[in-house]
Amino acid sequence: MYNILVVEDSGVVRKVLGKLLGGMPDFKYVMCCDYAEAKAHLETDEQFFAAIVDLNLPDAPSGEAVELTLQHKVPTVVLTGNFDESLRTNLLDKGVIDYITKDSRLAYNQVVNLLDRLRKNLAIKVLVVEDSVTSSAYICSLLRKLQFQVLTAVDGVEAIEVMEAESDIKLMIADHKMPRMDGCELVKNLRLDRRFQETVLIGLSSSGDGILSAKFIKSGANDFLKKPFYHEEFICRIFQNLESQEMLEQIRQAANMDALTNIYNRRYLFDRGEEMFFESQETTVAMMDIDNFKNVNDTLGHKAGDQLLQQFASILTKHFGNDLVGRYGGEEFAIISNRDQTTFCVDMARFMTEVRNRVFTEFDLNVTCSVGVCTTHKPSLSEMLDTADSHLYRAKHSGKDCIELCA
Ligand SMILES: Nc1nc2c(ncn2[C@@H]2O[C@H](COP(=O)(O)OP(=O)(O)OP(=O)(O)O)[C@@H](O)[C@H]2O)c(=O)[nH]1
Repeated sequence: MYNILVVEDSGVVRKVLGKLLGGMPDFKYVMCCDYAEAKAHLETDEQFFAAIVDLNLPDAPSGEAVELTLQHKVPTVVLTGNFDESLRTNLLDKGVIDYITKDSRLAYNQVVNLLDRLRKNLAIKVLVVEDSVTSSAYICSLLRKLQFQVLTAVDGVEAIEVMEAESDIKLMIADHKMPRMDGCELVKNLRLDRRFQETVLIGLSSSGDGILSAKFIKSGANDFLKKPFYHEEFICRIFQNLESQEMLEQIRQAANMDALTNIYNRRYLFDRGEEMFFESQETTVAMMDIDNFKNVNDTLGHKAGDQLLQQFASILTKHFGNDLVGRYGGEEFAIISNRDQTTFCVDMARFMTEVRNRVFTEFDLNVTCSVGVCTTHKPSLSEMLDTADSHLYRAKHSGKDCIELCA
């Protein structure tokens, strides 16, 4: 749980924030109506993930509560009725994360969404690629304030090395002019690599070359920032690009996964399976089917049938986590693998033993499955699936609970 400190004298605003924060499963909050109360909380052992602080409080009329939370190193968002340009700059310079004015109801959602973004950022790695030490330090400090995990590189060549070593970097911010490999070249190289198709790439330059933003985007960057940039512009661009990417991931996830079993669906099996098939001459395809599954539905109901499918899929993933496992349809599953065929078959035998030896669903059911395997390379994946399916059919007709293998 992430603890949020709210320092706000208006009861209405506290109520609105309490309702919004209460609706976020990862947050709990402490409400304070003045400086003294906030000070008392900050001086205990209580840890705060972030603070939402009003500028004008009865016992602290000039932003003293903001100074207080910053002194206690609590990431602070100012929420105020005042909009004053010089005050805003002053607060951002002091280190507040953002300055949000209470000019509409949306401001409250904005502040809570910002805190949720900070929570998500804790798990996100960002690579800053910049040869200027001062500029790199400034960008890194902004990113750390936004709770990201920050890595650095001084040019395109080093950036590629870091990207390869840390495969889970989600965002890269790269300057243009750098020794050895410039920003556009770096972006182009990364986009040629299948592993970095989803990484958010943002170009950066102080150059007066107006066409550079287009060059970056044409090279494959998601966005471009011109130095010097406003603090808010930096935050908006970074967050907006990350959120678009996350939304895309959710859509892709929904399109590729089977909703009941949470393993890949038939469509993804074919899409990714085709790629795997063309990557290797040693593809193995297995089709499997739970024996007498219809009986479970007929005697115990569809809910028990669904539960059995979920538990069966989870054991399958446990044994074949390094292969492509998907639900082919109904109670039929498929596995596509490019690893050594002998170890694959040994794993299949182990899997079938586990299925035989455990009980499923709240009804403690004993279950078996039949498997057809095709290890012979065919002209297409679909022919391999058909062959595995005909072997599955033979396994069913040889009494079930067995593997039929084609050499
Ligand atoms: N609960 C549940 N049942 C499903 C789902 N999809 C398909 N089925 C049922 O799965 C059953 C498949 O039955 P059959 O093809 O006759 O297979 P079986 O009973 O396993 O017989 P054998 O394959 O010969 O061992 C049908 O009753 C379908 O309605 C699902 O998502 N949930």
